[in-house]
Amino acid sequence: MSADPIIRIRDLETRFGTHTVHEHLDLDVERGEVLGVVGPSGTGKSVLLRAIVGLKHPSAGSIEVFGRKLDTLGDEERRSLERRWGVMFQDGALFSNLTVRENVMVPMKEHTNLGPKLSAELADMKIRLAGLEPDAGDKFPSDLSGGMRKRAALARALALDPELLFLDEPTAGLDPITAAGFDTLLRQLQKSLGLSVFLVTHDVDTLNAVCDRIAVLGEKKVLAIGTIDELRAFDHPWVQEYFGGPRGRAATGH
Ligand SMILES: Nc1ncnc2c1ncn2[C@@H]1O[C@H](COP(=O)(O)OP(=O)(O)OP(=O)(O)O)[C@@H](O)[C@H]1O
Repeated sequence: MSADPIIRIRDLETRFGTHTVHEHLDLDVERGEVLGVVGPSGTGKSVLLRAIVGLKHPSAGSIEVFGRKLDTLGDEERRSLERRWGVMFQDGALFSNLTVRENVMVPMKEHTNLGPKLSAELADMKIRLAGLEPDAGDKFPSDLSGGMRKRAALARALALDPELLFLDEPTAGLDPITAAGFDTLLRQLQKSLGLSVFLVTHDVDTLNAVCDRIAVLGEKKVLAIGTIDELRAFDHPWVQEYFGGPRGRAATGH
């Protein structure tokens, strides 16, 4: 663990009523790394993401992002921190009544004083950066394929030039070739923009192609964290089956 992680979580507890999702969960995400987060369905990967970005209030423990404890911040400070990260939710969460360009302009309207013309030009840049054709900006989400919608959601997550990107299942529902294209794009963007990335996924190919380290969630906490090779050597039934089973072996070339 470095002295200066971009996300530091200590002793986190989250719950819904009497259902405890996380308990005594510790996690560091280092600056400049892509951390993949895996684990069986329902172990709380998405809830963890939501807790970090402030959409789910923890019942105990601390979450620091950029060295700041989120629950101690005033509204203004919080908003200025929020500008420094981008989030791509599981289903893309695009506004269906807005064009792709307008979707990408939403965070700009919310967080900057840029006029409409400049926002639109910047949005078009993000749309191209996410690998969409320029004419995609005028389309509505319902006019796009699943892969294009993911790219539009990525363009919106990049709207404010974030240092930190949160991605929830970015390749879910894509065919393998489209998913591989998205993985390549992610890795290129992460490297060229120097991003730190918190990436929830079930996709072993994505873990292999994109992630520097992987955290395995289970038993309400981070069960194991490390590179794919380190996790392959980790003695836990789910971890063994996930990385050592046929799909895991095929994806990691073992
Ligand atoms: N709004 C909510 N109200 C009540 N329970 C919730 C809510 N959101 C999530 N949960 C519960 O929290 C647990 C963790 O959910 P979460 O969506 O984080 O799992 P996950 O690991 O992301 O699963 P998957 O891999 O299937 O997406 C589940 O038991 C879920 O039912």
